[in-house]
Amino acid sequence: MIVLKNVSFFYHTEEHKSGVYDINLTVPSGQIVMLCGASGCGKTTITRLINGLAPTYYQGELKGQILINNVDSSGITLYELSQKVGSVFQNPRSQFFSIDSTSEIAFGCENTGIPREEMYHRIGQVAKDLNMEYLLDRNLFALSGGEKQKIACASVAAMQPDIFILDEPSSNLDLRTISDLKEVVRKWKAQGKTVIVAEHRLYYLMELVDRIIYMEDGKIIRDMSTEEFKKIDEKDIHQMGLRSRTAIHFEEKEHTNKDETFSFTNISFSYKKYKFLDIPEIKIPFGAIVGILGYNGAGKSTLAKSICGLEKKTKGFLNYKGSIFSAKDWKNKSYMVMQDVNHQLFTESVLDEILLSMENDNEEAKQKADKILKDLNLEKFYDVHPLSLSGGQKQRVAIGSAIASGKELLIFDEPTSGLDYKHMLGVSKLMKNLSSEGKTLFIITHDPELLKECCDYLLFLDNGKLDWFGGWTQENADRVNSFFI
Ligand SMILES: Nc1ncnc2c1ncn2[C@@H]1O[C@H](COP(=O)(O)OP(=O)(O)OP(=O)(O)O)[C@@H](O)[C@H]1O
Ligand SMILES: Nc1ncnc2c1ncn2[C@@H]1O[C@H](COP(=O)(O)OP(=O)(O)OP(=O)(O)O)[C@@H](O)[C@H]1O
Repeated sequence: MIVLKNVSFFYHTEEHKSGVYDINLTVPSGQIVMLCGASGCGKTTITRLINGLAPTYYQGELKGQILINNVDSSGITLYELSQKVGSVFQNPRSQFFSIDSTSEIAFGCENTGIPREEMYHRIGQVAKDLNMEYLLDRNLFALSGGEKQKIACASVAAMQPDIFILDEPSSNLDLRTISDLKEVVRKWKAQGKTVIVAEHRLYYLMELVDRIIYMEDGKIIRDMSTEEFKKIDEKDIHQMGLRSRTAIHFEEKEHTNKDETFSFTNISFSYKKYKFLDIPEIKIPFGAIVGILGYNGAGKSTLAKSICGLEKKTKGFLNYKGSIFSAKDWKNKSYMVMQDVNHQLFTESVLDEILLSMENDNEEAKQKADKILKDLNLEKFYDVHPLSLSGGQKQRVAIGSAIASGKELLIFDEPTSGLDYKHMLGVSKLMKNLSSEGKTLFIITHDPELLKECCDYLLFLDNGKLDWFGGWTQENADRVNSFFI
């Protein structure tokens, strides 16, 4: 059982007072609870209070009492707590201790003294449950975002704790893997485990959750049974900042003609000796918003990094407005917002972060930065340190830098993975504005709502190869439907 009694927690930051307030929450053993609410409402903070990372690792002022299985968590060490509570973080990379995937899955078991034979048995079982046997014995640094997320889920599953804390576990996963994850949660439920999931994606767990906690501005606003939650009107769900509770359906769309094209030819890239990316030609209309789709590990991020010059060994040509550029010059044309935005936040304040990607920081640049931050709903964070923001807020800062860069080809790797409905719409609107200004956008996404809102072309990658490219014809809409279901 988990009990939070009159709990308030404020992060120790000089710039802004943030955290959660007056939290009273009792979760009986065996319940599956979903925490939801807009970006920055405090979901992650609640998970950190339960797994003890706040205030042990994330320092701040804690009031009230937290009981885990009737023991006051302030009286036990993080190590003791971690044997009862297993966590998958929003950013899987931040929880890795090992270099290879199998050692990582074994790590928690080894730490709790589980016998070797039992440990190997568990590793085999979770790898099977999550359909990830092919990811065993791999270098963790050479895995895709979704593959890392799978390892993080597997390592917690192997520990078999009483309580599972999952912070947006599905955000980098393809639908096939999400459905594997759902089955794993179903298994935990049958075993009587307690599961707390903070999520923006609601639909995949709807049939498993017992209770839904809705938060706003650091407070619990509603505590509902799943039945009550299902009765809320879809319009109100979006008003609350939440994503759809049902799967999205795609249809044929009339095509806005974007006839003039540019093209990439003979793109190739190898990891070690193995030729991974191999795309003979893609012709892209200027101003297109291209959704890049594919299963976890298909090569989406690799293609994106190649296009923006981050993979130096990429070969190929860009035929752009009458000139031909070889791969080493592509970086002058393109800017990428990475999947893990922590890699590209460098400065001390949100405003500086935006100014950093502009050519100068004169008054005109400042006004432009001001507008970008307002458009992204970040104006109250001007002077805040980017790394002290919530996941979704950081993501928006990085998008702001891309806009500020003024480059013509903009690449976004999962720009809405941690975002609520309202901010997803905000990002979509920005994408459309950028396209109407003549920028061409590539958006790697596992987010069906974003895809439907703003992408007008689709590029499907499979194992490093271009499977298909095109607009929203009936055939392509059907292909996307079968990919997302
Ligand atoms: N390490 C930190 N230091 C200071 N403030 C923080 C830190 N992490 C989060 N916050 C602040 O606490 C508040 C709640 O953030 P939290 O990460 O719990 O939200 P969330 O609901 O999980 O958001 P998201 O859906 O965007 O991940 C936000 O205002 C955020 O800026
Ligand atoms: N540094 C590396 N060395 C070797 N192989 C790598 C490296 N980085 C990625 N890979 C492999 O290349 C393949 C493509 O990875 P990539 O990150 O491009 O996939 P993705 O389509 O973006 O996946 P996701 O949806 O999970 O983010 C994966 O199988 C991955 O394991």
